Amino acid sequence: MAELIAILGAGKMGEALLSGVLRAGRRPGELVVTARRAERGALLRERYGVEVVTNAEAAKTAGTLILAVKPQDMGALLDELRPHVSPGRLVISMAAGITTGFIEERLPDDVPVVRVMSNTPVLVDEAMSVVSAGSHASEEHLGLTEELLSPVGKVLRIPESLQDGATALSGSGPAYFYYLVEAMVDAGILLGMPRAAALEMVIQSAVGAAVMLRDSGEHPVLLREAVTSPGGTTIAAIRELERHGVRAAVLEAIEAARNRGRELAEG
Ligand SMILES: NC(=O)C1=CN([C@@H]2O[C@H](COP(=O)(O)OP(=O)(O)OC[C@H]3O[C@@H](n4cnc5c(N)ncnc54)[C@H](O)[C@@H]3O)[C@@H](O)[C@H]2O)C=CC1
Ligand SMILES: O=C(O)[C@@H]1CCC=N1
Repeated sequence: MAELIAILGAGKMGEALLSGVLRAGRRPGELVVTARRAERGALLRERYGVEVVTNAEAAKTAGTLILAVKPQDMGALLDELRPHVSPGRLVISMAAGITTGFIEERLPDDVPVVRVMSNTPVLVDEAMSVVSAGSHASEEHLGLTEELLSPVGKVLRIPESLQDGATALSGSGPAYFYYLVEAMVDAGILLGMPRAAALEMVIQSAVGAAVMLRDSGEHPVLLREAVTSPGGTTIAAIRELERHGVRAAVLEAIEAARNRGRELAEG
C-alpha cells in the first residue's frame, strides 16, 4: 500500500487539496484527515470517504503530514504533534508566514519540512503552488511534494526567502482578481446594466483575458496595447486608472500582504 498521507486541519485549503489529490487518482484509503470539530470531520468522511483521526494518530501512522491549519494555530498543533513525529516523516506546511525554521524548532531533530504556498484554484486543478525546502528536506522530499501538488496546478521551486512575497502575489492573488471583478460589475450597475448581465460580461472578459495571457505567449503589455485604440475608449479608462494611482495601490497592497505574512509567525 502507498504511504498514508494525512491532512491536518482540513478547512478550506485542506479540503481543496484533499479533493484534488483524490481527483488525481489516489484512493480514499490512502488519506486521513484531522479536524477540530467533530461535525467537520463527519462531513469530510461523508463527502470523500476518508477516515478522520486525531492529530496524534495521524502523526504516528502517516508518512506525509500536511499541516493546513491557520498560522495562528500552528504552534499549538506542533506542540501536540511533537511527541509522535519520527524523523522518517515528511512534514509539508501550507500556512502563510510560518517558516520551516519555526516548524523544525518545535519538532524532533532532523524532521524534513517543506513549505508550500498554494491557492484556492486547487479546486479546479489550476493552482499556483510554490515550494521551498527546510534544512533537513532533500531533493526526494521536494519531489514527493511536487508529485502531490502537480496534478492540481503548476508548481514552482523558490528560495524560502521569497515565500512571503509569493504568498502576497499568488496565494492571495485570486482575491485581487475577484475584487476587480466585483468593482467592474459595480461599474456595469452604474451604467444601468442588469447585475446578471454585467456579471456575465465581466466574467467572460476575465476568462478570455486569462486564457490569452496563458496561451498566447504575448507579454501583458502587448495584449493591453492591442485593446487600446488611438483616441478610443480603453485609453480613456486607463487615464482614470493612472490618475487614481491604481498601479501604485497594487504595489503597496501586495507589499502590505508580504509584510503581514512576515508578522504571522510571530503570532
Ligand atoms: N484560504 C486561502 O486562500 C489560502 C490559505 N492558505 C493557508 O492555508 C491554511 C489554512 O487556511 P484556510 O483553509 O483558509 O483556513 P480554515 O480556517 O478554513 O482551515 C483551517 C482548519 O484547521 C482546523 N484546525 C485548527 N486547529 C486544529 C487542530 N489543532 N487540529 C485539527 N484541526 C485544526 C480548523 O478548525 C479549520 O477547519 C492557512 O495557514 C493559510 O495561511 C494558503 C494559501 C491560500
Ligand atoms: O489571507 C491569508 O492569510 C491566506 C494566505 C494566502 C491566501 N489566504
